[in-house]
Amino acid sequence: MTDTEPAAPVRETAESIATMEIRGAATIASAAAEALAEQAEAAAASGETASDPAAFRASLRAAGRTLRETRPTAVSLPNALRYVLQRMEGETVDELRRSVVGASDAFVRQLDRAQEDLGRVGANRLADGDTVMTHCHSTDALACIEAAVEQGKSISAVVKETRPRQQGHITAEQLRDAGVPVTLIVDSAARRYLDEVDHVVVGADSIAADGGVINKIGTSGLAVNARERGVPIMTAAQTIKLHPETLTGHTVEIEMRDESEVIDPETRDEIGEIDVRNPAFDVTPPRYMDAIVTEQGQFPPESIVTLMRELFGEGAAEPWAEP
Ligand SMILES: O=C(COP(=O)(O)O)[C@H](O)[C@H](O)COP(=O)(O)O
Repeated sequence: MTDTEPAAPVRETAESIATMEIRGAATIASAAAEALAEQAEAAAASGETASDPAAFRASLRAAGRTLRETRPTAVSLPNALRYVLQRMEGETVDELRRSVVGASDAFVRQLDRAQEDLGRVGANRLADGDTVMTHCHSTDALACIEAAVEQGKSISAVVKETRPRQQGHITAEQLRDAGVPVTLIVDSAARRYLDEVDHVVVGADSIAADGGVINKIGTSGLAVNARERGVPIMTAAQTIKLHPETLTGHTVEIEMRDESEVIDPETRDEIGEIDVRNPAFDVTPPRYMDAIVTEQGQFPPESIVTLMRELFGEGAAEPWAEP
């Protein structure tokens, strides 16, 4: 490891996020914060970074950049890096190390608490006997359903498979473990089953200042169908999903993933010359979303900008950048 090259745990975390072994916005955020703490421990233990506070700071910023580059859409990742790196302070390497490890621990604890609080808010929207429809696998969305079950409500679920990566299987398993009866459907059956559903509950990778919800590809089509069927749809999203750069007019980058996730190379060759596209996320306009449920309460999508200004001011710092 050179002094600017991130330590092995950071490289391994970055690789696991890129390959989606670690996935889902909240899980990515805690993994990134924990990787910075590991970088701090490694940097304080050997090489120039162990004796030179400036080199230590530079190595943490470099680790931040490596993690930042893994997946572009989930804003919880840069928000986690912001939280930890903005709290890096001290004159000596040991002080710097302690500040990073402390901030990382506080961030992860805060994330867990926020998810619990958000779960209780979302659960209040669900009634005893309700059937919910889910898309992809969102720990924030599951927190709402699980909290409703803990409140003694009987909830069942229609779980969308979620092509191409089938994260619906993870949702199905976790809901089954929570005692929720599950019906698994392919994505294209969603409109057919909306007639049997009382609520749609999804997560978010980012929320834009205009209330647009960026989540797994297929969320926007589901939202339009739910509106047409008169089924309310909520997004469960902790405030780390609020995208500060959209306050100044930036748009959220939609990750394009490899075509092999959509079609295996052999079948593709058999078909012949075709174009394959694999966008991982889409944007649901605020008019198709009934509520954004956060740990600070529920909001109509159009009013989320007020909370965003309160939490982030007018913009977004980039503490991983070289000064
Ligand atoms: O779209 C996805 C996951 O996409 P991918 O599988 O491509 O990461 C989830 O709905 C959000 O990340 C929210 O998850 P959480 O509520 O756990 O943060």
